[in-house]
Amino acid sequence: MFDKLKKKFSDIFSGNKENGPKDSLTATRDSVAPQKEKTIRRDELESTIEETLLEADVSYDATEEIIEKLKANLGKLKRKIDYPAVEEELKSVVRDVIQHNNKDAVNLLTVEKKPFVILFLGINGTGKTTTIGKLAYYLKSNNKSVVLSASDTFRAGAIDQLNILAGNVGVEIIKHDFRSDPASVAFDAIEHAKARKMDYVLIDSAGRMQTNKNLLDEMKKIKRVAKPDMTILVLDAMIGQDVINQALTFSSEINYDSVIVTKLDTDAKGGSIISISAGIKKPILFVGIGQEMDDIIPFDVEWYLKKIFSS
Ligand SMILES: Nc1nc2c(ncn2[C@@H]2O[C@H](COP(=O)(O)OP(=O)(O)OP(=O)(O)O)[C@@H](O)[C@H]2O)c(=O)[nH]1
Repeated sequence: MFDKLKKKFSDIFSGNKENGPKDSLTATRDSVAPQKEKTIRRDELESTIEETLLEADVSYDATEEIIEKLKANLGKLKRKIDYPAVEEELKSVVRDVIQHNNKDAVNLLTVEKKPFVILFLGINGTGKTTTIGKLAYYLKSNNKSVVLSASDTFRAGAIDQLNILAGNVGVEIIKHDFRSDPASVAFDAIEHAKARKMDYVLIDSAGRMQTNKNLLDEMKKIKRVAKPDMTILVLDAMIGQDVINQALTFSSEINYDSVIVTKLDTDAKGGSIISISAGIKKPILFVGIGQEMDDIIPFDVEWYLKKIFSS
């Protein structure tokens, strides 16, 4: 996960001549024998960082934002500008760019409202249904009671898929027939949870293109009826730049509070988190890191920074 970006940053900031910036940049911390420290060429280093971010699939806009902030921060820096200083500033800028509202992200395990209702949105194949199963597993492992609402009544097989996941995880599920009204399934699931004083209702929804008007109207109806306490958009780390367009089109139609990014385990380049955070400016609540039910972790900015920077 993120190996290429980590390797590249490590090369740059250790002054690795082959992969890092050119010769004039001698790493101060790399010197074995005491040698006269050369002044680093800031412009050259900034271009190398810019190139590295773009190669790691960080979006153009996010890269620009990072480079502009980095230049401004380095310009204000009182201490000597050497590799460790640049690395520290870059890390701080990336932290700033990805922790958009993360401090406001709800800690799911400590919410007081019962049942806490969560609606999941996302287009086909992003991993939405699997993510609902994983989250149910996460909540159940933390001694919470969960009921799933099989409100993807649009795709043949979706109800069965969720039913199997519910069975595997050991949580309840409310389901109606294929093509029935998704909002009424959600309503029943919430009533079921209320009657039994259950902790969470997780509502699946049809994986739809963000451009399909009828399906979006149906989604709005689920939202009106279920009045979810939280709406989560599930995004696939691997679909590159289009993920931002998807997220922005969704937000122009239906408001959502936060996102879950799936398939991070397949992001060898490392830039998806930065692009998504910078592009949509909503908290990332969890990340999916594999296909097993326990392959989900609450997103932690410092965890990500540790994964891409070596120090
Ligand atoms: N490697 C990896 N695969 C994942 C992850 N999350 C989901 N997947 C896989 O992605 C594929 C699609 O997942 P689904 O849950 O069926 O996707 P969906 O968005 O619900 O799609 P529809 O049911 O068609 O709406 C499955 O093969 C999952 O196993 C993840 O974090 N890592």
